[in-house]
Amino acid sequence: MKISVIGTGYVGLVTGTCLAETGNEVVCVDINEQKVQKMRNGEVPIYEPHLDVLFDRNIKAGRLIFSTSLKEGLEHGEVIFLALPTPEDEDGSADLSYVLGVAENIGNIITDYKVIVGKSTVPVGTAEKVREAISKNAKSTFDVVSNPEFLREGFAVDDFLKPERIVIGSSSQRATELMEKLYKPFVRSGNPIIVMDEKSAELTKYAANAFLATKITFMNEIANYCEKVGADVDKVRIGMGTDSRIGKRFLFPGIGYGGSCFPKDVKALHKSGKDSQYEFKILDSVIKVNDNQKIILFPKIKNYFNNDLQNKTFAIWGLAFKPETDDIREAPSLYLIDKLLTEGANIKAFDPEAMDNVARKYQGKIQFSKTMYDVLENADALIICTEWSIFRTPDFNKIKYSLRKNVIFDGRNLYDISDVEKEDISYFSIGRKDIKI
Ligand SMILES: NC(=O)C1=CN([C@@H]2O[C@H](COP(=O)(O)OP(=O)(O)OC[C@H]3O[C@@H](n4cnc5c(N)ncnc54)[C@H](O)[C@@H]3O)[C@@H](O)[C@H]2O)C=CC1
Ligand SMILES: O=C(O)[C@H]1O[C@H](OP(=O)(O)OP(=O)(O)OC[C@H]2O[C@@H](n3ccc(=O)[nH]c3=O)[C@H](O)[C@@H]2O)[C@H](O)[C@@H](O)[C@@H]1O
Repeated sequence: MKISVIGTGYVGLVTGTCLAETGNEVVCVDINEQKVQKMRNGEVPIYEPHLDVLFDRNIKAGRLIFSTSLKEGLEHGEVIFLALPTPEDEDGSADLSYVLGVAENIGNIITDYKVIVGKSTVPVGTAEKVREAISKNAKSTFDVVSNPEFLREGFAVDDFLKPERIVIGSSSQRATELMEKLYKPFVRSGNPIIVMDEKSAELTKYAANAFLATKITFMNEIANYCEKVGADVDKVRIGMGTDSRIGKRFLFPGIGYGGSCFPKDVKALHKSGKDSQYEFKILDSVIKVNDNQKIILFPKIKNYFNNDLQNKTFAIWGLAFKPETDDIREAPSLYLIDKLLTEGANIKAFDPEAMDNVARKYQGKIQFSKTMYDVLENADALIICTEWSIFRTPDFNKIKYSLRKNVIFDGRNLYDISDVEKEDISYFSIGRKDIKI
């Protein structure tokens, strides 16, 4: 099939590449000329495990090409995916200007039947708005489908190739059949393609993200309470998670959820509710609890240093909002760094993939190191913000000999309390007892 993808970010590039992998001819369009040039030179512009192999293979096979021209994309594809940003607007709602802006141009360009597929995360009613925007200028027939994406950064290729489900919101049989044909290779294991109306599909996406954010936030509250009463959240988590109705996943407490999606999507659903005179009280709390959780280590750090952080130096392991990505959008690490900088502290940081992005944001205010141990030199304490695998079994002797104070603040509960107790080191984590030497 001939496919075009408009917007070649995390979702668009993975969608385009994986659809090329199953034999489709794909044109990926992006407005960012530098990005398109990079991709034409064979460079993957984001860090996403396993994407490079598929990217390379499909470019060489001539099934994956890149363009800055919307016209070229629209002329090529029978199915046109819109994988455009829907960032948070000032009032918390989803900014639809990218999606509707492109939709308005589609009508002017298309001359034969197209299926326009919304992959972006959008509020209920957006498919209808896209349809209206295209109709203003359309000279040919088209259908609009809502096909929300559930991939996770860091596992994007795997999630796309083996999705647990595919949701298709469509009121057109012709469009639905085309989408089912396109996705058939991805559901050979028996996972379902779920067809529904557009509005329900749009809401399914927000409901899934908001539910997961709520699950994490609930555990963060349980963790905070564990600290008050001397319980251990790791034990509570395992005790709860073995109940299959609860499940083991997404119960890990920490310094809050971040990323390009949960924070904005929870706020957007909350705001959509308000616009329809419905108050999502749970989401209101989730937003507030998570805002506080992002800086939950700060009072522990301040307390340890007797309220004086002036000229103290903190080494940070992990900057990305989660492991296996270079994405720092809404990363909890940044909120903690800002608090520490405001108190006059110095920051040194190490992250396997996200240092360039953070360096661009802080413009010289933070020092970076090439290795996880170099960053500890002349630092007073170590703070862990992201659970990259390489941090999981560190050489505690190296940590102790490098730091000025033998202390770790762990925002991701990377180590077993019983293991750290064998080391001569102070250790503060989330929802578990403090180790003070
Ligand atoms: N990042 C993720 O893991 C997931 C994101 N989503 C949703 O997918 C949508 C896209 O997200 P990301 O891929 O993360 O965004 P992104 O910001 O990584 O990529 C968006 C791309 O669109 C391009 N673009 C902007 N305006 C354009 C235009 N007029 N024409 C062509 N290209 C244009 C940008 O240059 C950028 O490369 C959002 O609605 C997001 O909520 C959904 C599931 C997962
Ligand atoms: O709409 C989206 O963009 C995507 O948002 C999330 O994916 P992603 O943001 O890539 O990352 P997650 O693995 O879900 O983690 C999100 C945040 O929650 C935090 N988290 C996750 C799990 C957990 O147990 N505890 C916890 O604090 C992570 O550290 C991270 O900051 C969803 O998992 C995807 O299904 C969805 O498609």
